[in-house]
Amino acid sequence: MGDPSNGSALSFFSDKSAKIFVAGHRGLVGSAIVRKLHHLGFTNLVLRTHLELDLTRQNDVESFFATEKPRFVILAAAKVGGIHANNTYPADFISINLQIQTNVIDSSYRHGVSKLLFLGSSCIYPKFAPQPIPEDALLTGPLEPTNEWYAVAKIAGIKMCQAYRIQYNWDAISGMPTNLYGPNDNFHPENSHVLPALMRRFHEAKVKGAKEVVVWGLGVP
Ligand SMILES: NC(=O)C1=CN([C@@H]2O[C@H](COP(=O)(O)OP(=O)(O)OC[C@H]3O[C@@H](n4cnc5c(N)ncnc54)[C@H](OP(=O)(O)O)[C@@H]3O)[C@@H](O)[C@H]2O)C=CC1
Ligand SMILES: C[C@H]1O[C@H](OP(=O)(O)OP(=O)(O)OC[C@H]2O[C@@H](n3cnc4c(=O)[nH]c(N)nc43)[C@H](O)[C@@H]2O)[C@@H](O)[C@@H](O)C1=O
Repeated sequence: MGDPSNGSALSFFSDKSAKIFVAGHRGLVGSAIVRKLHHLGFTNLVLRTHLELDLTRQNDVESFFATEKPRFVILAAAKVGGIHANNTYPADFISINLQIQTNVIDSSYRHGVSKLLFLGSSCIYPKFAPQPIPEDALLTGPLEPTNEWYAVAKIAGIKMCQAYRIQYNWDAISGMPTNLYGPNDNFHPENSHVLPALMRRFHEAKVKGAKEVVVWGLGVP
């Protein structure tokens, strides 16, 4: 079992040769984090593609951590998509994300990772949370129905990090990005998030000289 209590709490920036596993490094967030870490001078990133390491496979994740023993882990691998994808593939969104995060968080603890960053999402908060959303709004009301499956998985990941801190004094933290966009985003016409979807649709309409652009919904959100 990992025993961080005997190691000094190293500052993340104190050793640029520290081994850092960035899970999901080819995605929108993961690739941006890799660019940033390289820019900051980190020299020892451990990266695995989905094909090389399927994070839903517990035994493979255990073997990876036993072999590589990274000091830090940034978990940016997940089954991700916009409102249509969430609404169409609820089983995938809850099951795959629960498997990925449970495997990575638990193996990270067991193999002595000093600190782990888990990425949740803004949809973990209630549909009608106060705006701007305070953190203590979590679990105070019903979720947005179209992505509650993904949201429940993300809430479980946050709670798992909190539970490992309580029981094992292990340093796991969670970040809640809102809508992101940028290089290596998913621009799939149906399954992408709203920002890349509209970027693509407006771009294509401009190129084609289209008379209109379709935006889903009533425009109220
Ligand atoms: N984009 C956004 O607007 C937001 C994103 N987030 C969070 O940020 C994180 C990253 O999201 P984002 O970068 O947009 O997602 P992407 O889909 O761009 O990247 C996800 C990455 O995870 C990998 N992956 C998926 N499943 C597995 C698996 N079973 N094993 C190994 N790797 C896997 C993908 O590889 P491959 O493509 O080869 O399958 C991909 O590289 C997620 O936790 C997401 O919830 C939170 C809020 C908003
Ligand atoms: C971070 C956040 O990321 C996602 O949340 P989302 O981005 O709000 O979801 P979405 O991008 O699909 O929709 C946003 C709004 O936009 C409207 N909309 C219009 N036209 C298009 C369109 O063409 N595509 C999409 N996707 N949405 C459209 C759409 O009808 C909806 O009202 C979730 O995964 C959620 O889990 C989450 O946490």
